Amino acid sequence: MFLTELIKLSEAKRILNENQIILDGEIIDLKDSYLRVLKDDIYSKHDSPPFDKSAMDGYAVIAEDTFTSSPNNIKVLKIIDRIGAGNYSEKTIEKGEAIKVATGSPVPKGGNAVLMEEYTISNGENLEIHGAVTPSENIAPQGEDIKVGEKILEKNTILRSQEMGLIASGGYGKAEVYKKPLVKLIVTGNELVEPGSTLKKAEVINSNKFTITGMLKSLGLDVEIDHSHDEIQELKEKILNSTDEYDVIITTGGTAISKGDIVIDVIEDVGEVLFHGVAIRPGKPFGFGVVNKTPVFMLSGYPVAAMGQFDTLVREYLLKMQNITFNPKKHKRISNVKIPSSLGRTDFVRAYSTDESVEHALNKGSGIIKSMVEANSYLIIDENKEGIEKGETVEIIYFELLNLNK
Ligand SMILES: Nc1nc2c(c(=O)[nH]1)N[C@H]1C(S)=C(S)[C@@H](COP(=O)(O)OP(=O)(O)OC[C@H]3O[C@@H](n4cnc5c(N)ncnc54)[C@H](O)[C@@H]3O)O[C@H]1N2
Ligand code: MOO
Repeated sequence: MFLTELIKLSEAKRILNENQIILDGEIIDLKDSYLRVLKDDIYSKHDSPPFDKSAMDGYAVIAEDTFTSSPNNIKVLKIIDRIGAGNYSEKTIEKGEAIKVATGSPVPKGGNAVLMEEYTISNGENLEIHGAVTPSENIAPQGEDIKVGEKILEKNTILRSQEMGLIASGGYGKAEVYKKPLVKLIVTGNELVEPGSTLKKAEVINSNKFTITGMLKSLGLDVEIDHSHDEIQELKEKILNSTDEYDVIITTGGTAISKGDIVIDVIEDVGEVLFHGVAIRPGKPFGFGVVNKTPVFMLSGYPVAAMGQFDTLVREYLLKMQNITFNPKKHKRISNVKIPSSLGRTDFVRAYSTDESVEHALNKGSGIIKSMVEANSYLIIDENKEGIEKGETVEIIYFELLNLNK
């Protein structure tokens, strides 16, 4: 299949969108919910804190009993009970009395403030106080954080650590979230070997396995990795054996046009190729197809092209499977470099950007993985532009903003 007709990036996105699958929900343990996406709104089952809670170690008192007390005017209260966090007192504080409390203890009946321990000296049952508190001081009132019945999270929220804690405080040990796509990565190429082996002539280290795995991990996704030789029958079987079990198949390699580049033809044979070849750089030979209703993303073998294709076309689709609309923030910067580009093609130039400007463009070959380490951003050149002049304002996206757990 020749790569003579390229579709525009917007057209590629439109076709992906038309073939977008959104997964069902599932109920999972809250501890496993990091970076998962809520399927429904969540309403709190409890007030939090569930009772008026002491915010300090000290003594629950009637604030009015402490007024005017100071180091020069020490007053004496009677300690009638002592409790820690997790305990409560049956007693009621009357005028002139105090109950020792810990941070987190329920404030005993009758008390309306907590005097910090530092302002007291206890002497048996007597409590000398040399400080004053106002009513409600050092008390976290019931429901201060969340109220019973309150909507604490909206559906489609991506769960981070703080949301996990909020859901727990609302009384839930489980969460209903979108299923996350199970991804099968099939790296193709006869020349590929694992790192660590002594390289024989014409062998190439399989780095895509690691870059693509890392990109999936940054979205909280797990991946099953396989390798196929450039053998039509082997690849066909691997694809067909994956469509039942996996929600998405990603391949790398074999997207160009030479003899060993079989991936596109194999997908055409066992399913349908919806497009092959997009007017983007890097990553022009990107292909997308469907086999037994399973979407197949065909990335290039070149490591930088594969990463670029993932960034421009795959990530958005995978997130939308969990109903997340993801728009990484673009920043405006002054370009301190002149960069050529061709009309009709959208370029994602590897760039090193500071808070003000783009300092370097790493417009190197798509095999130069080091350029992705040296760059920190993509500078985007629109298809309607022919190059960027020095001093021009451009748009960039920082790599780290492409990760969900940024
Ligand atoms: N005549 C043409 N040749 C090429 C075209 C074209 O339009 N006409 N497009 C070029 C572009 S652009 C790209 S991008 C590449 C895409 O190539 P393939 O997807 O077919 O990739 P391979 O040929 O399998 O490999 C390319 C290169 O990358 C190395 N490789 C492959 N897999 C891995 C891996 N898992 N880890 C690390 N490196 C890998 C491979 O050894 C090759 O060196 O095609 C251009 N050619
Ligand atoms: O798309 Mo290729 O990445 O330009 O080398």
